[in-house]
Parts: sequence; C-alpha cells; structure tokens
Amino acid sequence: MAAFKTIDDLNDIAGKRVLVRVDLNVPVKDGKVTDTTRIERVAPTILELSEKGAKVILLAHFGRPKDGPSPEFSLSLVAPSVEQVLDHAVLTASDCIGEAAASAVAKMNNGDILLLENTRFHKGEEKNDPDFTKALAANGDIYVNDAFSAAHRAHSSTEGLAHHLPAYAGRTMQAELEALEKGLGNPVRPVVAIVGGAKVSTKIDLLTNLVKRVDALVIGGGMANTFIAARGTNVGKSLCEHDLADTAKQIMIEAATAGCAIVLPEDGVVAREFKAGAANEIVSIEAIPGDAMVLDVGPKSVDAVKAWIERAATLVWNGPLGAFEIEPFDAATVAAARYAAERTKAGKLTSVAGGGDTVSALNHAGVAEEFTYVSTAGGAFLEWMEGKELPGVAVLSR
Ligand SMILES: Nc1ncnc2c1ncn2[C@@H]1O[C@H](COP(=O)(O)OP(=O)(O)O)[C@@H](O)[C@H]1O
Ligand SMILES: O=C(OP(=O)(O)O)[C@H](O)COP(=O)(O)O
Repeated sequence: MAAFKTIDDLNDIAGKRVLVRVDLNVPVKDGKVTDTTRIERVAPTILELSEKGAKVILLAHFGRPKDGPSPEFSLSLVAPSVEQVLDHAVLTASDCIGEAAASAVAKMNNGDILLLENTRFHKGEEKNDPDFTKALAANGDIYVNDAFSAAHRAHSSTEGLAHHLPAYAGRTMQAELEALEKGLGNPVRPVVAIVGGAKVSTKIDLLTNLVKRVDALVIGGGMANTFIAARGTNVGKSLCEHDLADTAKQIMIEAATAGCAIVLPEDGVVAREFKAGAANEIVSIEAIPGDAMVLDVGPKSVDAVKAWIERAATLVWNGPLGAFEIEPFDAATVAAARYAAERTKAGKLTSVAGGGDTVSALNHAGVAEEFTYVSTAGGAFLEWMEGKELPGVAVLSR
C-alpha cells in the first residue's frame, strides 16, 4: 500500500471539482514551448480524472515572476501545448483565485479541463499564506498533487491546500517516488553526481548534504563558475554568484571530510555573446578573458567527466554542463549524455537524471529514452537524494 492516498482511493468523482497541482514550468523559447515532457508526464492524471467525469482544474506556476502578473510568465503561453498533448480542449482563466477563477469554474461541465493562471502572480503562493490558500481551496472539493518536481516548495498550491481539502497523490507523483526509490533507494557504489545548470543559489545548499552521499561530485554549468570564482580564479563575465563563495568553500571542506571527490572543469568554451554560433574559443579555466563568459566546459573537462562516468556504478545528474540550448555550447552536455547512455545500455551503469532543462538537454542529445530513469524534477530530486523530507510529499502521507 502506498504511504499516501492516490487516485485509486477516489470514488464517485463525477461532477466533483478537483484541483490538480501540476508542474507546467516548461522551457519556452520565442513564446513557444520547446520541451513538453512535463506536460506528457501529468497527462495521465488529468485525463483519468476527466474521463471519470470530474471537473479538472489545473493549478501551476510558471517561472519566477517577481512583481505580480506579467505576459512573460502567463500560462497562456503553455495552454496550447497542454491542449495538444492532452488532445482535449483546455479552458483558461485569467486568474487562479477571485471572480475570474470562480466564474470559469462555475461554467464547467463534467469532464472539462480548466487551466488557471500562474499561482505565482500572487505573493501569497510562495508564502503559503493561509488566506491565499483558502481562496484557492474555494474552487475545489478535492486536491490532487501531481507536481513532484515542485514538492520541495512549501507553497499554497503544493502544500497548503492539503490542509484544506481531501488530498491525494497523482499518478506522476506516485510513479516518480516509486521509480526513485527503486533506482536510488540503495544505490550501487561508486555513486557519481553531475550538477550543473543555472539555478545556483537554490541548489548550492543541497550540495552540502549531497557530498556526504556520493563518491564524486562533478560540477559544470553556471554552478562551476561559482566554485571556480570561490577558489580565487577570475571568471570574467560568466554566470556566477560571487556572494556564494563561502558556501562553495564550505562544500569543498565537507566533501574532503566525507571523502567525496569534487571535480571542477579544467577548461571552458568562452564567448562574448550569449547567442547561437557566437565566436568562441577554448581556454584553460585559469585563463578566462575578463570580457568573456564560459558557456560550456571544454574538451579536457569532457574527458574527465567521461572518466568519472566510466568509474561510476550509479550516476545522478541534474543541470546541463553548458548553455545547451545554443549551439555549439551544447557539445559537452551532449557528449556526456551520450556516454552515460552507452554505459547504461552496456549494463554497466544505473543512470538517473532530473530537471526540466536537464530532460530537455537529454532529449536534445537523443538519449532520454536510454537512461535508466528520467525524473521531471531537478531541485526536488536533489533534495530527495539528500534524504530530505519534501513538504509536498510529507503532507500527503497517510
Ligand atoms: N555556463 C553557463 N552559462 C549560462 N547558462 C548556463 C551555463 N550552463 C548551463 N546554463 C543554463 O542552465 C539552464 C538549466 O539550469 P537549471 O534550471 O538549473 O536546470 P534544470 O531545469 O534541469 O534543473 C539552461 O537554460 C542552460 O542554458
Ligand atoms: O522547474 C522546477 O525546478 P527544477 O528546474 O529544479 O526542476 C520546478 O518547477 C520548481 O521551480 P522553482 O525552482 O522556481 O520553484
């Protein structure tokens, strides 16, 4: 029996208003969704509830809007892709609470699917504010959380709602937890983690505990620049969070104590513009020009990453090694992903990767299907790896 209630515990839901928290935080370029994996993963829950006659009301965040509603962060950009993936009409509302939401819900027929606007357009969402949570709850009879990738956030729509409405785990939430437990519950050593990407400040703290659980931590992407700068190396105009230098140093100390190798890039591919085809050169990591930025790790670093993948029995990967969306800065991520896929196919490696952009990068490399398991979650996946309790999961527990 699952540790929490699932959709199997829901009976007679025809006509019931079911608030379903999904993660629609998908990569978008020029106003178009570039990877629909997260939508595909939540589709079974949405369609199952709709087929059972529920009024399915989708709640989601999109990006990190700072100052209330803005077109850039509107879920109306994502709605057409949701409709396409579901092959079902999707109604929309211009707000997730108040009159706009209530009147859209009142017009729903059994089986309809409605996508409410970005929950983060309200400050109350991230504060898990009880009044905001009540306003969300007013539109539902039942709450289903299918957003494992947002379950590390104790927000109104990911945690608060479970205190107001009968709460259930969706199919993806259930499947993610089961698959991670199966693949990483008792990982075969050596365990190598690759962490890269751009969300440095929200992920760097996680590394303090991760180094106690893995044998090597390979750092790439924007995360690597922060570590290299902490060591005193000039990183030019690279994406780097200089104020996290002390955290980075502390992680290196924790790693040494725990016997975890920290692997930083030896070389980088630098450019002066963040755009596809920008003029670029390979430089030693100690010689980054002051007016340039590292957009990918270099060939020597790729060899080192591959050597660590070869040594690993289990690979855990979150965050691309470079700005993979713009060629040629996808080279290291693609090479490492293909090598990990090759080792997995040969039966030498259990490979588990997670994160919205990481999934997109693996799809770009053409190997997502060949990994042992690909989670939709990045930060939540790393926190799960650390052994931390995820608020969105804990609140569903029986
Ligand atoms: N060196 C770099 N400089 C700038 N951006 C980078 C660099 N390396 C990776 N990125 C960016 O990191 C982003 C993905 O990071 P992140 O959101 O942390 O991953 P995920 O969504 O998989 O958890 C991508 O958009 C990629 O372009
Ligand atoms: O994309 C997400 O995180 P991830 O990139 O760490 O997987 C989730 O939707 C959570 O988003 P947030 O990190 O803005 O809270």
